[in-house]
Amino acid sequence: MSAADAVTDSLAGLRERFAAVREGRPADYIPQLALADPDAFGLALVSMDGHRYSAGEAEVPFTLQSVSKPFVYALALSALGLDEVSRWVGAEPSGEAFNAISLEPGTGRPANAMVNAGAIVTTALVPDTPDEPAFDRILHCLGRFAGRGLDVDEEVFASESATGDRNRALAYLIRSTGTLPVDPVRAVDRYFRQCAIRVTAVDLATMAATLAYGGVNPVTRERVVSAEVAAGVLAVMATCGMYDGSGDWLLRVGLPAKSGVSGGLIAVGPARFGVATYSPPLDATGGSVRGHAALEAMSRRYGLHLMLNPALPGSTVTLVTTADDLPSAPSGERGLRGRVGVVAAQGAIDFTAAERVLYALDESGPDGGPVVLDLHDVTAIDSVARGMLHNGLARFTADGRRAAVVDPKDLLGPVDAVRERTGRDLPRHATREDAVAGRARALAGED
Ligand SMILES: NC(=O)CC[C@H](N)C(=O)O
Repeated sequence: MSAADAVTDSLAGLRERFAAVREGRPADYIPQLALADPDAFGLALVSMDGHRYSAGEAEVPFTLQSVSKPFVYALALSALGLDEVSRWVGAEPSGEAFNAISLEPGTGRPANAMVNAGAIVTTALVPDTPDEPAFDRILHCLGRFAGRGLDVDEEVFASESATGDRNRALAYLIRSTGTLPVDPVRAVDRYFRQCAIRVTAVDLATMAATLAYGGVNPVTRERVVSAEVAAGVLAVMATCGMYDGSGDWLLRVGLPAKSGVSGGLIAVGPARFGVATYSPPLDATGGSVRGHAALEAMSRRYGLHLMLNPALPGSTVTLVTTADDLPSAPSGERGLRGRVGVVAAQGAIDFTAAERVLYALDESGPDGGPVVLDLHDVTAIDSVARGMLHNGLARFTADGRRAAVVDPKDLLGPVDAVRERTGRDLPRHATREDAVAGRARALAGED
C-alpha cells in the first residue's frame, strides 16, 4: 500500500456507500443509452499535480452527452471571444429542464450554453479552419482536455440522430429568431456527434481538472484554453451546469458541475482538483443519482464547498517580531531590541496573502521604527501581490518609516521605496538569520 492510497480509499468509500442506491433509471429517450449497465459506478479524481485516483468502473467507456457542453463552450470562447459568443448565447440560468423550448424574450438567444438550445448554438459557432472542419476541431480540443485522443460512439450517435426530433425542432426555432449562424440540420448533426464522443470517468476527471488548473491539462501540462476562458466556463457551470437543479446544487455541493444523460458527472474545485463520476441511473433533472449523492457527500466530508474559505488564517505571515528575538541573532545586538521589527512571510503570495503581509508591516516593530520584510521562505509572488507590496512599501516609507527587504530569490524586483534590499548579492552560504540580522543592523545603524 502506498500513502496516496488513502485518497483512493476515500473514493472507494464513497462508491461503497452509494452503490446500493437503487433510485433512478438510465435514459431511454436515446434508445442506445438504455442498454447501459445500471450497476456500473466509477469515480475518479485528478489533482493539480496530475495525480490520478479512481475507484470502481472508472475505465468503462460511455458517451459524453451534455458533459461535452462546457468544453465546446470553452472552444467557442477561445475561437471567437466572450463578446461575440455572447451575441448568440446568454449566461443566465434558465430554471428549466435541459431540453426546454426556451429562448430569451427580446434577444431570442438561448439562456445559456449548458441547456440544449444554447449548446446547439455554441457548437454551430465553432468555425471550420482551413485544415480542420469544425467537428474535428471539437474532437481534438476535447481530446486535449482529456489528455488522449477520443473517438465517437457511432451507435449512440445514430440512435440519438434517429430519435432527436426535439433537438431538431429546437434548432429550427432558434433559426427562426435569427440566433443560429448555420443550417439547423447540420448544427444538430454536429451537436449529436459531440454528445456521442466516448470517454471514461478518468478522462472526465482530467477534463474537469484542466478547467480547475486554469486551462492547463495537469497530466500532459498542455495549455488547452486560457485562464480567462476556463474561469468563464466554470462561472457558467456554477450557475447553469445542473439545469433547474443548479441553485440547489451550488447550495449543497458548492462546486461548478455538469451532468449528462449517459450518467457522467463532473465537478471542479478551482485550483484544487477535478472529479468525475459515472453511474447511468438518472434523477428527474437528467443527472446521475449516485453521482449526485456521492459528490454531495464528498463535498461535505472534505469541506470542498467553494464558499467555505479554504485559506487557513495565519498561514502567510510566520513571524512578526523584533530582530532581537530571532533565534540566532548575533550576541551583542541587544541594542536592536525594540528598535527594528521583522515580518517573515512564507509560501505563495497572492492578493489575500499580500494583505496579511501589509497589515503585519504596520503592526510590526516599535511605533514608527524600521522593519525588515523577510521573504526568504516565500515561494512565489503573483503580479497582483507584487504591485500591492510595492505600493504598500511606498506608503509605509512615505511617512518616514524605513524598511529593508530580504529577497534572495528576487521575487519582488527593485522597490523604489526601499534602498536596503538583499537580493542576489547575498553570499551563497548566508543563512536567513544572517540576512535578516544584517539588514536589521543596517537599519538600526542609520538611527
Ligand atoms: N442532458 C443531456 O445530457 C442531454 C444530451 C443529449 N444528447 C440531448 O441532447 O438530449
